[in-house]
Amino acid sequence: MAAGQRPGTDEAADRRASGDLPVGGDPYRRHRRTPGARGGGRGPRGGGTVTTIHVNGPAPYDVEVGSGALAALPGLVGEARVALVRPASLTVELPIEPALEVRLPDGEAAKTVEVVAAAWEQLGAAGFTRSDLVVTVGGGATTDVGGFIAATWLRGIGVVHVPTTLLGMVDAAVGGKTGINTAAGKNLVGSFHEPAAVLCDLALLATLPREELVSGLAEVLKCGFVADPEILRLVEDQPQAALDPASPVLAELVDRAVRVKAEVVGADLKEGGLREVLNYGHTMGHAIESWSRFGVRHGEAVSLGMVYVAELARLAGRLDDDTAARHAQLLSAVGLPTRWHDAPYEELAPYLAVDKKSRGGTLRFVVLDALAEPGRLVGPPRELLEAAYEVLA
Ligand SMILES: NC(=O)c1ccc[n+]([C@@H]2O[C@H](COP(=O)([O-])OP(=O)(O)OC[C@H]3O[C@@H](n4cnc5c(N)ncnc54)[C@H](O)[C@@H]3O)[C@@H](O)[C@H]2O)c1
Ligand SMILES: O=C(O)C(=O)C[C@@H](O)[C@H](O)[C@H](O)COP(=O)(O)O
Ligand SMILES: [Zn+2]
Repeated sequence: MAAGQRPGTDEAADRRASGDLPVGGDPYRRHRRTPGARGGGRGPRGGGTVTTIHVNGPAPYDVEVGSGALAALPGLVGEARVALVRPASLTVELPIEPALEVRLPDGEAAKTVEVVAAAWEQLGAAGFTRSDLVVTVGGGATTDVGGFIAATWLRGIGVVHVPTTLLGMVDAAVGGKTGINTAAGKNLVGSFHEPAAVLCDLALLATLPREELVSGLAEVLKCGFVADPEILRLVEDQPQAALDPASPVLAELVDRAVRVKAEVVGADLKEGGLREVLNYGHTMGHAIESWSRFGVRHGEAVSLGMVYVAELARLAGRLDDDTAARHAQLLSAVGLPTRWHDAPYEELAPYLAVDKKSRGGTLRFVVLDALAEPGRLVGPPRELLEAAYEVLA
């Protein structure tokens, strides 16, 4: 527990969140705005309309959202040498020539220490220095591991993320969380390393398989539940448009979800308190994902985790019946899972225990007291945890 924090209060954590975040060095500031590369606000770039969303914090940066956002990449790279980190199976035409390519196994298999160690050897052999740059191109697994490679090489070089999945655009590429998995669970090793920029080019979603789009919508809906109920209304009104990569509805959902994330991480990069709200549904979600050895996609697991935690909050007398029920209604409307009974509760318990929000042996859940009113449920009794699990049966 951090010095000065009173146990069981969120007040103390929120105070730390707003105040004393460490301001680190910034060896990659030169990769920020290159004159002429990016304008602010909204405007046509590279053939589409691109919106700039600014992220505050120790090392502020911009997220460019829209078709054509990729056109900003050469201006961001400038004269730097680039290590392109991407899944071997994913080819994206880029407007730059990388000096080096770090090719990853597909999906979650990339988030291992062996993959990171191999990348370090490549960077060493190529003589990468602090004026060089990592560019990640891929989904959340790629931005997580590529971000971690950048964070650890020479204790931190610059990274630009080009997310190519919906989930990467609305969540993983923004906010500086990087990481890899261990046998004990998800993302147990990592760092906070803010990118120099994030380019969310919606045109890249055209080739994304539908199940991956669906998975990404879980994190979009998460933002709706914890902060922006308009997201929920948009999906309720037009669930099919939400699943169409070319639709303005999906573009608005991406924009809204990135704004939620930007606002939260801009106020609390290192998860002193406020940032925990972005972990809504993740305590049980990560447990299911890890238990399944990643057979359940991240967004699918978060969907199940949100249904679970809504029921937990309902049973704890914190959330009303209708808002709890709205979770499964919305998630299933876009094809996300709301039922899962592959494992008994006791097999998930060890994974719940390594959740990073836990303090000592005490589990802490992000719950809703109402829509867009997240709170914490600290140390619920085992009987309640098991009773809530019935909702997934
Ligand atoms: N750092 C964070 O804040 C954060 C936030 C949310 C999730 N995550 C992490 O993100 C990961 C999940 O990310 P994900 O859902 O993007 O999965 P992913 O990175 O595994 O990508 C899913 C699949 O889509 C393929 N793909 C990617 N882009 C494509 C495209 N444009 N066209 C066709 N195929 C494409 C990938 O090769 C992969 O097979 C998890 O590891 C999760 O823990 C991190
Ligand atoms: O950005 C955050 O903070 C989040 O919690 C976003 C989550 O969607 C994401 O899955 C994150 O990687 C989970 O973080 P972790 O600290 O629980 O590993
Ligand atoms: Zn997540």
